[in-house]
Amino acid sequence: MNYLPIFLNMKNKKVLVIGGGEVAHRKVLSLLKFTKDIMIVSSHIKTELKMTINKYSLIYLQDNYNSKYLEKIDILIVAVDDLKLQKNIYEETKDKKIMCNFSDFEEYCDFILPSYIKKDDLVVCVSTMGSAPAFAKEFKKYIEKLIPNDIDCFLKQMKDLRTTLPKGKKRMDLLRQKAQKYIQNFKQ
Ligand SMILES: C[C@@]1(CC(=O)O)C2=NC(=C\c3[nH]c(c(CCC(=O)O)c3CC(=O)O)Cc3[nH]c(c(CC(=O)O)c3CCC(=O)O)/C=C3\N/C(=C\2)[C@@H](CCC(=O)O)[C@]3(C)CC(=O)O)/[C@H]1CCC(=O)O
Ligand SMILES: NC(=O)c1ccc[n+]([C@@H]2O[C@H](COP(=O)([O-])OP(=O)(O)OC[C@H]3O[C@@H](n4cnc5c(N)ncnc54)[C@H](O)[C@@H]3O)[C@@H](O)[C@H]2O)c1
Repeated sequence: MNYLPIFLNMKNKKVLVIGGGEVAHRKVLSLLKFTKDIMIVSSHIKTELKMTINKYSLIYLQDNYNSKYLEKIDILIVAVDDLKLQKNIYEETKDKKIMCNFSDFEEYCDFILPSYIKKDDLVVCVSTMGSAPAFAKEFKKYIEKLIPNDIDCFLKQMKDLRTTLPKGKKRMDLLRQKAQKYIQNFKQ
């Protein structure tokens, strides 16, 4: 598979998650760092997901999937344990302007979720293009240990310089040198 890693502006994007099990919960948690505009429709729901829904005041409708829920949404995550239903939903969405993710059918996905670390403005994503999710998760943990605790402070300093100094070669050189020096220091 060939997925382009891009960062999507989530402002005004409506997300619908169908399913209330472990996979739905994991994906809701992944989305929550970037948006709270998430609605969950599921016939049943696991306690852990229910707790997350309450904690973040998300919308939950206890219902079976129905195509009426596809109206006015931008992003769809299908995490039901019914492969035939996943196929039906794919048929219903493929000509709509909805970005879809299906938990069992990578070939139907417009996007897949990466394993990621988010520390303030630093986001590091790991993907294996669907080949080995378990490896993506473990490799993320490995990379996480390399990130220094003061990273947010360093990034704030860099942002301040970028926004106060005039644009141009001098600023670019300074920022590049600062980044190189910072990385050099934490490698030692
Ligand atoms: C990264 C992460 C993000 C997230 O979900 O938020 C994620 N899977 C995670 C964990 C994980 N998933 C699975 C295991 C068990 C071990 C194993 O199978 O490896 C573990 C490990 C565990 O749980 O410990 C099983 C699994 N996963 C998929 C299938 C279906 C299939 O392959 O057809 C099956 C088999 C179902 C079965 O056989 O029954 C499919 C997908 N999983 C993806 C993402 C996308 C590709 C990511 C990539 O680029 O590699 C993709 C294609 C679609 C998508 O979901 O978007 C998250 C780690 C979060 C973290 O960092 O903590
Ligand atoms: N993509 C991944 O990372 C990944 C990982 C593991 C498993 N999976 C696959 O994802 C699917 C879901 O896994 P899970 O562990 O969350 O399963 P689960 O059984 O815990 O949850 C399935 C959910 O779907 C809901 N559901 C079923 N039919 C429905 C319908 N008609 N309308 C609304 N809701 C309905 C159920 O109420 C339940 O909450 C499985 O098919 C599994 O093979 C994907």
